[in-house]
Amino acid sequence: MASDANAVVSFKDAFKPRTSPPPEPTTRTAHLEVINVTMDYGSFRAVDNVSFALSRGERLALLGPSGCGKTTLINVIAGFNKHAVGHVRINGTDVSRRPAYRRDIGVVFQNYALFPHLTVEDNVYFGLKMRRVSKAKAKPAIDRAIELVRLEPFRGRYPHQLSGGQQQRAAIARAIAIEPEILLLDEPLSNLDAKLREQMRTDLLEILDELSITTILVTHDQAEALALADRVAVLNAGHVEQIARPIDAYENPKTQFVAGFLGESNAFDGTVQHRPDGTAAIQIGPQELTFAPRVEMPSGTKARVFIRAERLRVSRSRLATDNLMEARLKHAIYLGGEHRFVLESPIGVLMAVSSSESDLSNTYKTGEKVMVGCSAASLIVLPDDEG
Ligand SMILES: Nc1ncnc2c1ncn2[C@@H]1O[C@H](COP(=O)(O)OP(=O)(O)OP(=O)(O)O)[C@@H](O)[C@H]1O
Repeated sequence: MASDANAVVSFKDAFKPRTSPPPEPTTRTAHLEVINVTMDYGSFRAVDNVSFALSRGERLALLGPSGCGKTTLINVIAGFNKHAVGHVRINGTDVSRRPAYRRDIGVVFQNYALFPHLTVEDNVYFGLKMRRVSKAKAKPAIDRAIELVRLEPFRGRYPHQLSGGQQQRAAIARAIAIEPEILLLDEPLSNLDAKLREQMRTDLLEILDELSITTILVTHDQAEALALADRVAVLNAGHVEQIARPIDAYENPKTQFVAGFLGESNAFDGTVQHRPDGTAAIQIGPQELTFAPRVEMPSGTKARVFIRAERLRVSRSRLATDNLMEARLKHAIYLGGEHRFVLESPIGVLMAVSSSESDLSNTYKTGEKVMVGCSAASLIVLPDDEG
């Protein structure tokens, strides 16, 4: 945000709707840079040497299991953790030594942290008031922020008079009213029930598209990350395992952790074998599964294969696919839009999901024999870490 109060009136021009996702940054075009950030709580390392850069308008989701350091990392970026090591740059300027209120970062906290004694309008005005902008001067920015999140009818209400979704929108309006360079959203939808959550996901996407603001979103919900972000950073025990476009992280995970964390997979340990005919297989007990190697692994490499539940095909008759196995149906669970199968196969218990019309119109019986298979290309085989 510009430091001079008059600039606030230009709020209408501060954000432009996004037309397409911005390209990934180069060193020269980076808007936000996080460089070798490490944060310890006593002897516990919560964030371990994290680096990444975002271009202007880019949206990154920090995704990972509970306790992996997501909140700690955005608190460091926001300036709430003074003891962090490393650098945060915005537009090429190192802001690491600046206090939170001088970083031009808007934050939406997990619990929204709205001031209970202030109306929506005054909550939204809060950041500008702190910057000594008079309410009259701030009015256009307040109006625009409230309009963006569609809370005009509720501007005079107090937080306790709002629904969860409305509180969430008020928190977003408060964060963007200061025209921040960067928006940080910590688990923005986690306080909402499942149905509202899905609706708010679409609303949030629209708001973020409208703003076209550089955003980091913390979530442990994959669907949220995949739906809202241009790229995802998968965190594990404080470090970034992979940062990639959602489709690349899902289809081409670089580590066993990412492969197991994203999506719903069946995982088995085995040994890689290269056959004389040039194809590759992974031996799991008595069974060999053919796969298309994505990384170089000599014969004898200990590896783990990930078989995505939705890539398995189940049929009563023979299927034209690789890796065909006979299996016994332990459970067939009909969920309306999809059929879930739990199968006993020669490599172990498999979970398969099908939304194909033929499977949905079929009734399967527990104990019946079926065929299960998956293409060689769909298997993700990644070597075990050495040591
Ligand atoms: N103030 C603190 N003192 C000591 N340890 C802390 C403190 N805050 C967080 N931690 C620890 O640091 C690790 C990372 O916590 P953090 O809240 O960043 O994780 P997270 O990925 O955001 O988790 P969640 O998804 O559950 O919110 C956790 O193991 C947590 O117990």
